[in-house]
Amino acid sequence: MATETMSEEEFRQDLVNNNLAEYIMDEYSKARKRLGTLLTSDLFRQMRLETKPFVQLFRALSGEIPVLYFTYHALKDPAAHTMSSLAILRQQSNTLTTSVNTSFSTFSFMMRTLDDIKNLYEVRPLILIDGTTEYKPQEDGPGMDLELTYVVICGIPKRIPILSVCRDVSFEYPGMKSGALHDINLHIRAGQLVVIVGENGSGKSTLIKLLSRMYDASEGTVLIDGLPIEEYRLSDLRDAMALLNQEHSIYPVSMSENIGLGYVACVTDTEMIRVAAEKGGATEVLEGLEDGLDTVLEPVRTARSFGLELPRHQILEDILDELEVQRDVSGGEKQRLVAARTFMRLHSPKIKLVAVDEPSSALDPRGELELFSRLRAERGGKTMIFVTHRFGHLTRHADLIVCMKNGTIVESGRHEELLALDGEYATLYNIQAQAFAPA
Ligand SMILES: Nc1ncnc2c1ncn2[C@@H]1O[C@H](COP(=O)(O)OP(=O)(O)OP(=O)(O)O)[C@@H](O)[C@H]1O
Repeated sequence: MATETMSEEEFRQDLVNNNLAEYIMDEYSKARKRLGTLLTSDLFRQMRLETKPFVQLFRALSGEIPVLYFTYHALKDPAAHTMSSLAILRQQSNTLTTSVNTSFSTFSFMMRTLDDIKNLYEVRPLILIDGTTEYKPQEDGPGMDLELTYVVICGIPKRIPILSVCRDVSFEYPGMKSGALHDINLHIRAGQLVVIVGENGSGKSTLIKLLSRMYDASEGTVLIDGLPIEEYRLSDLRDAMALLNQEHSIYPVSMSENIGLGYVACVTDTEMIRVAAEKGGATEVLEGLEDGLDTVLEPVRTARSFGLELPRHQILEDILDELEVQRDVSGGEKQRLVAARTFMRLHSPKIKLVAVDEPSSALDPRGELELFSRLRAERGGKTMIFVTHRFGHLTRHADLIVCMKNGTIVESGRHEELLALDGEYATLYNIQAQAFAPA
């Protein structure tokens, strides 16, 4: 049930980021096999199944109604009814049963189709078409080179953008009146440490989503190591990226798996998981949990009670409470656990891009400083992109700072260069710096 739950919308982003779909499907089918024919749907759904026989009964009887009617009259007046008329009636009844059954299934099929069409229209602009080119950079080679640009390819095989005209990239979310990004032209070189700053809603997260191919640009594209991002196999790209964002999903499985799933190939390597927990600043959180790495923080509830209201039922209620205890940790502690999952992911030699989108909103100042320092320490040759509202720890180390406003890049360069410009970056920086200036 935990793996089934993990296929739900709330975990989508994490499953995509960590390329977990195949693993979850495998685990689910193994568990399903172990369960055999045991029903796993919840009690109330099983009870609802019991109400269906009325419909089935009606469908089964509908063809018999004419025969019953005939029998009633034949009994009253046998001379007026022949065997052949009964045979014809029987045949017609069968036809009627088939028609009733067909119209029931046609109706439910039609409803399902309408639902599918509705879903299709809702998500259509967000559908990603998988590419066919393998993305397999050298494991000890440089990080990912990313360029947001508009490529026009003239009469040359699409894979090789030899003749390219650079214009700008834009993106709009479905149903949004104005675009989230416009006039974007940006080159992030392999191995650079890039920091994206800007006020709320300026498009920072959307930019990361385009760079990591969560969405495709409405106009233009992202070139990865020189090739349009759409050309590459999505699973290869996901394997080469470690993404950490603001949402922190804790999966309904043990803490050990929660961290281990950052790098599926080593999901049972407890030593590696402990190291990742340490780097994510989660060791103390785990020590505070009764069952440590085996703790399931938010288990899927499978035990249920019904009608246990009397005082003498209390003992059963107590047992029920102990079966699946929901434990809570603070927002900051959750962020540390999720950060540990990212450090686990960084054990994979395939990672070429690390994109971190404001993961420290609930962290205390020391937690934030440690998180950023440890992430930087993992840099190697990897390309690293951070989105942040806090300037202190990161911007001074950045090779490139990208400052955004109203969906576009207004300034880019290094810290000192941008301060000298005395524009948007300097304004945002000074607001924070002033708080510490002498009165
Ligand atoms: N899923 C979505 N559907 C529709 N509009 C969206 C969606 N996500 C973001 N937007 C809109 O796109 C614009 C850019 O949002 P984005 O999240 O990229 O900004 P941001 O700079 O990361 O903001 P913040 O600092 O608050 O995290 C905003 O106007 C936002 O309301």
